[in-house]
Amino acid sequence: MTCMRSCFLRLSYSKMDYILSAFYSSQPKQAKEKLLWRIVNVAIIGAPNSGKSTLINNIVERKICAASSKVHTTTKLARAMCIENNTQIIFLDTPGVVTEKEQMKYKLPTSMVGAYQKSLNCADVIGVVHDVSNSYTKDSLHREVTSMLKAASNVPSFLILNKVDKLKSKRQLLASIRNLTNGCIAGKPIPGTEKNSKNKKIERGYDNFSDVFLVSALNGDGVKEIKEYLIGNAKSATLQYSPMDWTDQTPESLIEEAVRAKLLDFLAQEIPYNLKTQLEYYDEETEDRIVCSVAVECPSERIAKLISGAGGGRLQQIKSHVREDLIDLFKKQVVIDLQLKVKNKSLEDFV
Ligand SMILES: Nc1nc2c(ncn2[C@@H]2O[C@H](COP(=O)(O)OP(=O)(O)OP(=O)(O)O)[C@@H](O)[C@H]2O)c(=O)[nH]1
Repeated sequence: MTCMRSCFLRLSYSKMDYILSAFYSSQPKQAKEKLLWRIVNVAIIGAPNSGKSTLINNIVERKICAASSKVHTTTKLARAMCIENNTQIIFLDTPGVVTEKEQMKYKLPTSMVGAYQKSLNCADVIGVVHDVSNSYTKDSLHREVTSMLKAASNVPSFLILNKVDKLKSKRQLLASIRNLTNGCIAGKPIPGTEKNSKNKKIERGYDNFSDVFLVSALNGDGVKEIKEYLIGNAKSATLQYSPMDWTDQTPESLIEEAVRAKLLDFLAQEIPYNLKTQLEYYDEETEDRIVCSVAVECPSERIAKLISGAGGGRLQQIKSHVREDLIDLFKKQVVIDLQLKVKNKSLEDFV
């Protein structure tokens, strides 16, 4: 593999970016610091599969955060940034919040839990994403999120009710608002969500959200309003990242995560969770030729066949979807080759 760039990935040179970069780099160091930049660090937390990564990608207009139809696609903290006039919005994408019991049951690494807790320490604002179409989200999870918000109560937070495009009834939406906020926003009651005798005792929500947004991260409804809200919460500060940076992840990690997300989308049940993706070749200069391998542990020739599909068809399908995502990510044409490797040793040793 060619050596990886360790610096942050940068925006491609669209006209606007070019002007911004030329302006920024032409400034002497002191003047740069005096530029009136406004910054907001936004931690995005919520249940697994609630749409956190999809939402961030929609706002920054680039598929930086790996998203798939399966839970736990995001396994580590990753930043995605965008610039709007003189404001830099820095999103912190986090793994889905789990209860201690779930963490033990599914043997999830403590680093995953640490990642969303760490994001709160870096946040100027916390966005909580909730999938309104999923009525199975557990009370214990709501309580977990609420206790995290209470512990970080000095940081403003807002609620994002996502997947409204899947909602069948307004009642479901009102029930979500009532449960998650205890019928209050910024300590004030929300009309129409008053408690009834049935749910009087349920106090699992957080009643100090500064705002609630109804959103479809998939088709972009309501996303503009969130961006405006975040711009309104930005503070004058010196830039932490150049205006040209769009993530803190290396190309290696972005590519491997993009492949992993598509394996999760296309392969059944547990199979994709037991695979490891590894970038084999990446042309740093042109960024247009990528070779990535997918390792499957032996003895699982049968699984290797399931991954490839008849005549390698499934792997081809995965490859073409990964390519689309990478084109969106790098904003240029790329050629990708996916190679399936069946290993005789543990995936831990796959180097
Ligand atoms: N219909 C619909 N689907 C959505 C919406 N937002 C996200 N999704 C889908 O929900 C699934 C999960 O989205 P992700 O963005 O990966 O969710 P996540 O919260 O980052 O998931 P984890 O990695 O498990 O934490 C994907 O299949 C998305 O396409 C939405 O607004 N409407």
